[in-house]
Amino acid sequence: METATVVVTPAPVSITHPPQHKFMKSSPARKPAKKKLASGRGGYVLEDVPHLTDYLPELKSYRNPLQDHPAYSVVKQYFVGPDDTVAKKIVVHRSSARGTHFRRAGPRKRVYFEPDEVRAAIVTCGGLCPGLNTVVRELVCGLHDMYGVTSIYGIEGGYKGFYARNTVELTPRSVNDIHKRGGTVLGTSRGGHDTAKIVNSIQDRGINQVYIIGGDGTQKGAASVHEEVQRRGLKCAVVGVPKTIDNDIAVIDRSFGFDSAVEEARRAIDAAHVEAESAENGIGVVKLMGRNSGFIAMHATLASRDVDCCLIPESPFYLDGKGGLLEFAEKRLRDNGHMVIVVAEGAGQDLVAESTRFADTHDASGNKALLDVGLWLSQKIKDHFKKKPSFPITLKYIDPAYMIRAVPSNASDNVYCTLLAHSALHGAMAGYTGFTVGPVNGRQAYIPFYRITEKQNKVVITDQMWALVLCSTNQPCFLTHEDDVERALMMDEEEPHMPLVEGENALFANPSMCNGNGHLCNGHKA
Ligand SMILES: Nc1ncnc2c1ncn2[C@@H]1O[C@H](COP(=O)(O)OP(=O)(O)O)[C@@H](O)[C@H]1O
Ligand SMILES: O=P(O)(O)OC[C@H]1O[C@](O)(COP(=O)(O)O)[C@@H](O)[C@@H]1O
Ligand SMILES: [Mg+2]
Repeated sequence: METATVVVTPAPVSITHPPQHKFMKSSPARKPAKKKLASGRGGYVLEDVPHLTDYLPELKSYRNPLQDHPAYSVVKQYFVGPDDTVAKKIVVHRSSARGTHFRRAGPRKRVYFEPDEVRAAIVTCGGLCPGLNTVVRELVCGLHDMYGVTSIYGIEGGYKGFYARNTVELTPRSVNDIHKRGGTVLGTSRGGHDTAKIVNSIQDRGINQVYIIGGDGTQKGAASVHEEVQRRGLKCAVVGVPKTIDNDIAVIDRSFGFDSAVEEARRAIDAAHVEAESAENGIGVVKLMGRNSGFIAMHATLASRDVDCCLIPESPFYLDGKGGLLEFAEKRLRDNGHMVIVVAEGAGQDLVAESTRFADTHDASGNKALLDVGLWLSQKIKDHFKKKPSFPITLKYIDPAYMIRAVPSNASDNVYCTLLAHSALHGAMAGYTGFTVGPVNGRQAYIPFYRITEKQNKVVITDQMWALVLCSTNQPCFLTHEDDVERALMMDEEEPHMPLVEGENALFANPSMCNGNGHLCNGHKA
């Protein structure tokens, strides 16, 4: 890294603790998380992750046993150098600063644990996701086979398992076949995060590496655990492994299980299409997961090509009147005789709430309970066509959400999970802590917790991908005012959307680019 100066500054956006839920306790009055920054020439910034030696400067390091491993000993480049970093942004202008970088993941020549000293714990938290078992398996096998670690424990049933359950011993033999199964062999849960109790358990059991697999909520919990571990001065690496079927975790390219979920979602869309095609004015409505982020719906729509309308939380829609969904449905049925609507579960929540009288409820982790937009939408469409006796429709509503989440990971996710798990354990062995591991522009990197927890990853509807969806479905864009576009642009504040090549991105940023039907006038319209 070029003439880097290390500065440690308090993070302007520290780990946020939303209103405390009764099942979620954190230690009081913790100092805000620190940013560990290094700068270099040309506007280069390394957002580094904590290291055990930051607060335990006397820690001994050892030669990495992998240097004698047949798979790693021949090619020196397998070991990651201290200056290897991964750029957060790779699409840049000629005059752009080099910008933010993260520490590259992978094995280091020196490690801070002797194999027989390691006592590793693995926990899975939050909702299910294809690939959880693969990550668990690869952590166990990787630690054992590469570093000779023999004390590896599973924490059962999520965070609360740290203090409410016994641990289970994990060995390469006991996890050998688990990657072929959906779910998590360790069990999972929402709520139950009590930082003090969790760290007491870590301390009492002598655990010195914790691998915490879970989504945005889990990573916030992992950040609290890391802060407390550091405050107590424990030699314990706290590593977050990002899991989310919704793909809502910021910074990383995509989360494991997402690919498998999209593949499975496409099967549901296929079924909806078959049903719709076979009936008079057949309509298939498919609800997919996506609490705040519509990635599964967007990708499944693009993968399928049979979808006539894709509704996601990031793009508000409306039913009645000119340019509304019902007008569009009528037109599509007249033109094609059938249609398929894909709706992400978090889409149109404001509309559903307006017409129903449900009180706000939350799950044990404090996540807002969603109203069933699929059921609501299906009813609204039925009601609309009931008023037109000369226009009979047949509507089938498919909700495959839990079937999608429960499948085992597919081939590409299995490879991804393996890389992720290995990157995680190499980082812990090298003494890094307080980080989430994940692919950034195709390279595995160590990302500080605050980066992961400060915001959620959402579909940016001013990006090319959403324009692609609109092109493929030819649905209304539902953006009627410049305000809507402004709001959409604000969602990606950190990376302002400037056209990189003249015309690119700007295509959709201008509401006047929508024609009278709300369709994009982009020359590619079917
Ligand atoms: N802000 C937070 N601070 C500490 N722990 C949290 C926080 N949010 C969620 N958690 C804990 O993380 C775990 C999983 O969170 P949840 O939101 O259910 O799923 P996910 O991690 O998949 O988003 C739960 O045990 C929950 O108590
Ligand atoms: O019914 P559950 O288990 O609470 O899960 C429902 C939620 O879990 C998810 O699949 C994933 O959410 P998390 O990754 O935050 O756990 C959401 O898409 C969905 O809203
Ligand atoms: Mg979540």
